[in-house]
Amino acid sequence: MRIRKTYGSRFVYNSFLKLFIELTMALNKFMHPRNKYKNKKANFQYLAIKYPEFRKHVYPDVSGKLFLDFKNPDSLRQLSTTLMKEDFGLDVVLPPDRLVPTIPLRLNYILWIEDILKDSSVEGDISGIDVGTGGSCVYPLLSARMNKWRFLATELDDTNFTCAVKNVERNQMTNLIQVQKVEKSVVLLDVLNTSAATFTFCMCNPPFFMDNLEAQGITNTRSDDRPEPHSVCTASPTESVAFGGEVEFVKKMIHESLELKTKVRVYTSMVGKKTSLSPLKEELRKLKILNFSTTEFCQGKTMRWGLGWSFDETIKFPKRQSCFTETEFGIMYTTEGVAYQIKEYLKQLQIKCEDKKSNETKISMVLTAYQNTWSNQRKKRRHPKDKQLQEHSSDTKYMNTNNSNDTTQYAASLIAGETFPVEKNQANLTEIAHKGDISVAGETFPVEKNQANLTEIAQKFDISVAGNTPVKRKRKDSGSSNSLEAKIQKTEANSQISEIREMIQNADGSMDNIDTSMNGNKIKSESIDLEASSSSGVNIKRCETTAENLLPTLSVSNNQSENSSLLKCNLFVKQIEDEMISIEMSWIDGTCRESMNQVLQYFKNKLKVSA
Ligand SMILES: C[S@@+](CC[C@H](N)C(=O)[O-])C[C@H]1O[C@@H](n2cnc3c(N)ncnc32)[C@H](O)[C@@H]1O
Repeated sequence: MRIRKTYGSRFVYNSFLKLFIELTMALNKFMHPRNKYKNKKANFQYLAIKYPEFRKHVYPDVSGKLFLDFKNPDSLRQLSTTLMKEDFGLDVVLPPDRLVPTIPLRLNYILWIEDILKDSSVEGDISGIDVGTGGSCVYPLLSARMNKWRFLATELDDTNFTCAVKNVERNQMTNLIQVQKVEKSVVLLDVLNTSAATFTFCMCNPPFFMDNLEAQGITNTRSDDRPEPHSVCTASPTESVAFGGEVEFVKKMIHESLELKTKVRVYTSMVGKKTSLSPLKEELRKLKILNFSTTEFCQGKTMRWGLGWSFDETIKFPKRQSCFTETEFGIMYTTEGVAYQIKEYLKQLQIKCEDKKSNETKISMVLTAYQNTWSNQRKKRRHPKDKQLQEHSSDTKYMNTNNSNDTTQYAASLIAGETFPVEKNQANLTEIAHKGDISVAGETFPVEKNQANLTEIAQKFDISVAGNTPVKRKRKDSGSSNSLEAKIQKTEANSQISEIREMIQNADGSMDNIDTSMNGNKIKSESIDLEASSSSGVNIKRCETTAENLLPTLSVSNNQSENSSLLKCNLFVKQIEDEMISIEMSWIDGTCRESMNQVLQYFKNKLKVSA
C-alpha cells in the first residue's frame, strides 16, 4: 500500500484535509489459495531460456535480473501465451489489438466457480457458458484443461470469434468447447431459449467501459494525480465498450436470468470496478433474487470482483472472504477496513469517535480530542522517561513555582528527551535549518547561514545552543517568564519545534519552506508547508497555530467538556476509485486547528508503518 498525498483544500483555509491511500501493495498474497501463481511468480529467467519468443521481450538489469515491459502489449501477449503453454500445455494465439488475458487473474475466477460447485455439492458432468469469450477463449480452455468442464463460449466480435474457434481447434478441444457467434442485443437469451440444454453455471468478463470516451480515459474517474497504470490496457473498443458499461451489461444478464431461471444453476459475472457491485446487488434485491454473493479477485496490483446469483436453493456460495479482513493492523483495502483501523488508532489516542450516517463507499465519524496524545509518539516510544517528564509537566503547571531555571531545563528536555538537552536542541534545530530557510518573527533566515540563525532562534525560543550560549538561560521577557502561562507557552514552543522536527522526519523527504514565526513569547506558526519529494509524501498546508491555541494541549484535564475540546472534526473514509481510498477531515470546532493536521499526519505514519 502506498499513502500518496495529503493536502489542505484551497477553498476552506486549513479546514479540510485529505489523505489518499492508494492500494498498490502487491495483492498476490490475497490470491485464491489454490492459484498456482500465489506463491510462485513466473520465472522469467527460466521462461527466457526455454522459449526463444519470450526471450525477445525481457531485458536484464545491471544485476542480471530479467524484466518485462508491462506497458508493451506485445510483451504482455507473449507472457500470457508463454504461461498458458508452460503451465497448462495450451497452444494459444492471441490476436493483435485485442484484450490480453492475465492468466493468474483468470484462474482466480475459475477457482471461485470450483468453490461454489464444491460448496453446493455439484458433481459429475459440469457445463458452463462463457459470455464474451474473447479471442483467447481463455476461460473455456483453462477450465477444460483443468477440470474437463464442457463449455458453450459466446462471442460478438468477428475477429475474436474466429480466433477463439482456432484456439479451440489448435488444442483439440472441440469435443469440450463450442464457440458461438452472437448478436449484440442479448447476453444469454438467444443462446439458451432455442435449446433445451441446461448448464451448471455461466461466467462473464463483460465489456467494462460505457463509451469510447471512457475507454480512452477521457471521462473515467481516475484522478489526475494518480500514477500511470502499471500495465497497458490492451482491449479494443469493440470488445471493451458496451452501452452503460459493465453495470448495464450485467443488469441485462440478471434480467435475462429471471426468464431462464434454473436453466443455468449458477449465474456469475466478474466486474472490473468495485463501485459496480452496489447497483448490481441493488438490482438483485429489487428483483427479489436473494441468493447472491460477491467475492474479490486479487492479483499483482489488480483487483476484480465476482458476483454470483442463483434460483436454485441448493446452490451455496462460499462464505465471503474479503482479501482485506486481515485485522490487527494488517491493511484492509476497503472503506470498512480503513475505518476499522482508524478507530483502533483513535482508541489508542483516546480520541472520542462518534459514528455518523455511512454507506458502503463513505464512512463518516466525528472526532473529539481533549488533549494532544498524538505528538512526539516516536520520542515517547524511544524514551519512556519523557513520558514521566510530561506527566511531571502536567503536574508542575499547577504548581506556582518561581524557578524559571527549572522551566527552562524542562522546556529543553521536551525537545531533547535526553540527558544532554543542549546538544540535542542543536541537532533538532540544525536538522530543521538544513531543510530550508527559517523565518523568525517575520524575518527570514537563509539556509546558508544556519549556524548564525540557530543562535538567534535559540535566543528567541529560549533554547541553549551548544558552544554559543550557556546551558540554562532565562527568557528575555522576564515579565512573563515566572508565570505559569509563560512556562506552558515556553514548553509548548519547544514542543512545537519538536513536532516540526518529527513531521520532517515523518515526511520522508526534504522540506522546503519551513516558516516558523515567533511573536514575543507567543508562537505563531503561520504556515507549515511540508512538501515531501517522495511518492509517499505529505503536503500539509497552511496551518495557523498560536501559543494561545496550543495552551489546552497541555491541559490534561479531568474536565473534558465539549467546550474545552482541542479538536472537533469530521472524518470521512471514502472509496473514491477502485484502487483509492481517501481519508478526509474537516474542521468543526476546537482550540487548535493545527491539531487536525497532526492527527492526519499521525494516521499517515501509522498506516505506512503497518503496510
Ligand atoms: C472484456 S472482454 C473479455 C474477453 C475474455 N473473456 C477475457 O476474459 O479475456 C469482453 C468480450 O465480450 C465480447 N462481447 C461483448 N458483448 C457481447 C455479447 N453481447 N455477447 C457475447 N460477447 C460479447 C467482446 O467482444 C469481448 O470479446
